[in-house]
This record gives sequence, structure tokens and C-alpha cells, in this order.
Amino acid sequence: MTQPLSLGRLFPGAFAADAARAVSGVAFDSRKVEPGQVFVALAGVKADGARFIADAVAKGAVAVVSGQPRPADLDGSMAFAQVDDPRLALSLAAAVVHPRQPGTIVAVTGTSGKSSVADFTRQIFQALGHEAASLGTVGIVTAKAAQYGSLTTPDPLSLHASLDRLAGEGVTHLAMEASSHGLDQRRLDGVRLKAGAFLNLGRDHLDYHPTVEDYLAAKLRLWALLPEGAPVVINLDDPSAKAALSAALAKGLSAIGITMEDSATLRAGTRSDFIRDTGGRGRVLSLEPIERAGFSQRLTITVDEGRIEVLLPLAGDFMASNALAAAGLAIATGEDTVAALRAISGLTGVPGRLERVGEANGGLVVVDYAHKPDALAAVLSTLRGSASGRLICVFGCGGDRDTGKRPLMGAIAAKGADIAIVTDDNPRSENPAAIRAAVLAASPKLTEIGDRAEAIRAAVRMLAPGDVLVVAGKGHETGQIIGDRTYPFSDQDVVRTAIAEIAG
Ligand SMILES: CC(=O)N[C@H]1[C@@H](OP(=O)(O)OP(=O)(O)OC[C@H]2O[C@@H](n3ccc(=O)[nH]c3=O)[C@H](O)[C@@H]2O)O[C@H](CO)[C@@H](O)[C@@H]1O[C@H](C)C(=O)N[C@@H](C)C(=O)N[C@H](CCC(=O)O)C(=O)O
Repeated sequence: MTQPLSLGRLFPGAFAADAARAVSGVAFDSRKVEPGQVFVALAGVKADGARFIADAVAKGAVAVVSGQPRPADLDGSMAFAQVDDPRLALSLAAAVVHPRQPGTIVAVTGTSGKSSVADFTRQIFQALGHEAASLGTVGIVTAKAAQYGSLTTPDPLSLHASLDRLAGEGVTHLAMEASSHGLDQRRLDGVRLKAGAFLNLGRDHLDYHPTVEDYLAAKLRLWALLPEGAPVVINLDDPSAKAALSAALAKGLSAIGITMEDSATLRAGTRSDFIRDTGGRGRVLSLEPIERAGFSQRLTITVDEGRIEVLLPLAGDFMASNALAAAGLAIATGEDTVAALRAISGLTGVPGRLERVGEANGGLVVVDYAHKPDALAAVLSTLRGSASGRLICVFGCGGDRDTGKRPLMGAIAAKGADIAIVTDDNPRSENPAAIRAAVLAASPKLTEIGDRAEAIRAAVRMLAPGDVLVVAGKGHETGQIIGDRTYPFSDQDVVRTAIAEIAG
């Protein structure tokens, strides 16, 4: 029988005299409080949760946890605790409310590639015979179902409810994404992780993180969530790899490095530095593409056990590196190295990640989630290798987000594509034309079609044999956010309709 929830069990040491008091659960949003719950007041990005204590009490909260002193007007019968870090307290309490977790959980962080790596790791775990799931930007995916979510790393209550449900459904292996917001806001504390991975650091989220250094530090908080000696997978080809490795070693973690042979050769020393820095204990998985044909590539992976050849049915260095990181995570949890690497041959794509949606006039249309400078550059360089004709790109920049990336993305698209059309991508509360103007200022080569559906239709109509069109930015998403409303919008659906119009 499950033990009843009490303040003492949920918040050990915080409630002294009231520790034995029974409660029905935890809430951090006053609007969602149910009678008998504890309200945790979080100092938020937009609002201060302490302002909503009275609302929470009115909805039936019986206790309050806050980072601030007890409000003078709080009813004397109400249990109250002041804690140093309410977000940490919330996450640890969520893990008590929803106690079950899959036995093997791995988490991946990085600016780009998290969704692919989480999903590839799920696929590799499944290929190795485990009940596996992935959790992240594309939602929760198991062998039986996909359930779409909204955040990359959900709030702690939703996260732990999902972990509990998955464990109850028999899922033993989970690969999840760890966003910098999630790590900074301690949403992952209380998740019992076995291994972690660091992929890369690019320009993103500088509306939230004050500096790039702060952004990197948030990502590297992942290491603090791992038990002593746990293995971490580090992409040695990223310029931040050294920082990621030193932080891991300083925490007593062990390391598996992944690298693409080409870049290792270019950046001579990558492998030897890693071996030296890890005192000879770090393992390296190094990968060399040996043949590329259309959207698949034959790869050789060199490991201590020898050389293994796999056929990855996905295009580009980026996907190859992501597949290797996923195999690295499986190996980090104790899976057989050769079996984990061989499973790369069976990987299928991830929705909205270099997703081939259809063909028109002998040209190919691909939808990709790339909405950051580095990701757009990587996608364009990958697709350049798959296009015997022109490379066409439809893209935009979001409103109410890092404005600095607008000219950067404009310049990348102008350089990387033969035709680049700037359109709208979640303008939110900003004037869409002003966002487009900031992107267009990067190059006179860029053209503008504000309406996203019209931009996609126009690009599909341009296709000629050998061309590749990439519609970048939304990937798996199903809405366009204008003002504070989300209007249904799917790049894939618009592409399919445009193709059907041409065919009809
Ligand atoms: C900007 C941000 O990260 N916000 C997250 C944060 O909310 P917050 O604490 O800042 O919220 P707030 O609006 O300032 O309110 C403060 C507190 O008052 C409470 N409140 C507010 C109003 C009210 O009437 N009553 C009340 O109690 C709120 O519930 C909150 O606890 O903490 C919440 C609990 O964990 C998160 O759900 C919430 O994510 C929001 C929904 C969000 O959109 N986050 C995005 C930016 C995000 O996290 N994205 C990352 C990265 C994605 C990527 O890599 O691209 C992700 O992991 O998805």
C-alpha cells in the first residue's frame, strides 16, 4: 500500500511542527490548486508566485512553501515553510508524489540535436530488446504510441507524472531531453539518471540566459544530476567539448567521447587530448562516413573492439553524429558496444527532423525544425550534398525571442541556399513585418513572402528536377503563434496540399 502524503515526506525538514500533516498533493500554479494540496510559490520569469498565495489558499491549499518569509496576512492555521530553493523543493516533492520511474533514464543536452538523439536512443534501446520511450520536444514516444507535449523538459509535476505512468506501463528505458531552461529551473532534479550527453553549444535562448557562459553553465548542470562515476557522452567536435569534459571530470564522472573522423583530422589532437585529459580512461567512438548515396550513408565506426560498419538511412554529418551519440548513451548504460552500434543501421527518422515530406516536379521537399543559426547552417550544408539542382529554403524567426539571431539566420540562408524566402514563424506579440525586415537586412539575395502557407506554396511551385526545398523552423509543430493565439498550422500539411495542387 502506498504511504499517505504528508508535509514531512514531501518537504523533509521544512515543516518542523506540521511535518505529520496529511496533504493530497502539490501545485505551483494557484489556478490549478485542488483542495488539500500544498502550494509552492515560485519566483518566476514573468511573475512572483508569492503574489498568488492568497489565490491558492482560496482554492483550498492547506500549506504553502515559499522562498520568502511568511506573509503577514496568511491565516494562522495554515502550515508555512520558507525554503532556500522552492524550485528544487518542488521537483523533489514531485518525485515523491509520483514515485515510479523507469529504471534506466538517460538525458541529453545541447543546443541542437537533442530530439534526434533522444529518439535514436529510444530506438536503439528497443532494438536491444527493451521497453523504451523518449521524452522531449516532440512529446513522449513509446513503441506503441506518440503523445505530443509542449515543453522540451516539462515542469516537474508533469514530468514526474509521465515518468510514473511510463514505469507503470512497463517502460524500463527512457531517453529524455534536458533543456537549459529545464536544467536552470531544476525541473530534472529528482529524476534518477544513469547517464548524460552533451552535444553542442550554439547561439540560442539569449533572451533567457544573460550570457553564453550562463547558457553553457545551465547545460552543464546536467552533470550535477548524475551519480558519482556515471558515464557521460561528449561530442568532441564541438568547441565547448573541453569545458563539458572538465566539468564532468571535476564531478568525478567518466567519459565517452564521440567524434567524426573528418573533423578529428581537421582539429588534430581532439582524440589524444581527450585520452590525456581523462587519464587514459576515456573511451572514444569515432565515425567516418565512407559512402553517401542520396539520403543514406555507410559509416565506419572505430572503437576499442575494432571497426564496425553500419548503414544509416539518414542524411548528413549531423545525423551521423547524433546517431553515434545515441549509441554512446546506450553503451554508457552498459549495453554491449557492438550491438548498440549495429542498431544504428535500423534507425528511422524523427518527425520534423530532416523529414522527407514529398516530391514535386522531380524536386524533393524536406521539413526541418531548424530555427537557430547553427541548426539552419547544418541543415543547409547537409542538404546541399543531397541536391543535384538548386537548394531552396523557406524560413523565419520567432517573435519575443532572441533578436540577435535574425540577421545571423538571414546571412546563413543567403549563403547556404540558392533561393531563400523569409516568412513568418511564430511572430507572437511582435510585428511580423519588423521581424522579417531584421532578417532581410542581412542580404539583398533574400526574398520575402510573409504568409507562411503562401511562401511554402510558392517554393513548391519553383521546384525542378534535382532541387531540394527545405521548409525550416517548425518541424513537428502544429501551430503558428500570432499575438497570444496559436492557429493550427502544419508545414507538412501545407507542403502536401501544394504538391497535390501541382499534381492535380
Ligand atoms: C520562461 C519559463 O521558462 N517559464 C517556466 C517557469 O515559469 P515561471 O515560473 O517563469 O512562470 P511565471 O509566469 O513567471 O509565474 C511565476 C509563478 O507564478 C505562478 N502563477 C502565475 C499566475 C497565477 O495566476 N498564479 C500562479 O500561481 C506560476 O505558475 C509560476 O509558478 O516555470 C514553469 C514551471 O517549471 C514552467 O512551466 C514555465 O515554462 C513556460 C510554460 C515556458 O514556455 N517555458 C519555455 C520558454 C521553456 O521552458 N522552454 C524550454 C526550452 C525549449 C528549447 O530548447 O527551445 C523547454 O524545456 O521547453
